[in-house]
Amino acid sequence: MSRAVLSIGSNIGDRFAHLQSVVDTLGPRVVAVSAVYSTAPWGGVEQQDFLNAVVVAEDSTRSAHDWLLLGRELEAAADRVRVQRWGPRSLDVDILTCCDAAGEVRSDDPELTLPHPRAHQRAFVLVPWLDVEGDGELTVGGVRRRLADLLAELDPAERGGVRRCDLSLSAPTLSAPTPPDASGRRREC
Ligand SMILES: Nc1ncnc2c1ncn2[C@@H]1O[C@H](COP(=O)(O)OP(=O)(O)OP(=O)(O)O)[C@@H](O)[C@H]1O
Ligand SMILES: Nc1nc2c(c(=O)[nH]1)N=C(CO)CN2
Repeated sequence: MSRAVLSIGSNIGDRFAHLQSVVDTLGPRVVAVSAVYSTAPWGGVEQQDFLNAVVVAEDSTRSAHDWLLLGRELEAAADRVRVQRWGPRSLDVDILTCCDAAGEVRSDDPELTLPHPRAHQRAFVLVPWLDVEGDGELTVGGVRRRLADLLAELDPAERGGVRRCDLSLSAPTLSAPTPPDASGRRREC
């Protein structure tokens, strides 16, 4: 059994449909889905805002590398073209962490680095991740850190660039879609 936490993002085309395509393909392997967030671009490239979410998936046989290959297949299915590092993309699937029978997978391989080496710097990752693992932790520089503490250490402007939408990804195995924010008001995405 392996369990992967995936960050998914899109800022080209039908952004929501690209995110939903990941959940649809994972199907019954999905065990948790965050809310959907509109996020200001991270990384210094001027581009459109993204939609981001985090999905947790489990599979009885899939290795960490298999999750990477599946992510690449999903990106290809969304016609992703690699032009610029941290630039616009129809779909990005990043493996944030993966656990198997031996525990948390650690890897320094540039092909698959685990935990994801930049996850702790990104509010667009930490905010949705906290939706699905409120007491979650991430290993940063060999030290276990609480996701909430990592988020609190980020620049407030960075955190403010992440806004919850009233869009919900639907997963057949999950009983109810994530509700919109408590006020029930629509938010622009
Ligand atoms: N944990 C990981 N999840 C996804 N890809 C990874 C991971 N670790 C290493 N990679 C490698 O990173 C390479 C570049 O991926 P990609 O083009 O999606 O980067 P990016 O999303 O622009 O930037 P970043 O890696 O900072 O999120 C991929 O070819 C992949 O093999
Ligand atoms: N807001 C946001 N910014 C990004 C994103 C992303 O998914 N959302 N992905 C990137 C490359 O991984 C670079 N910058």
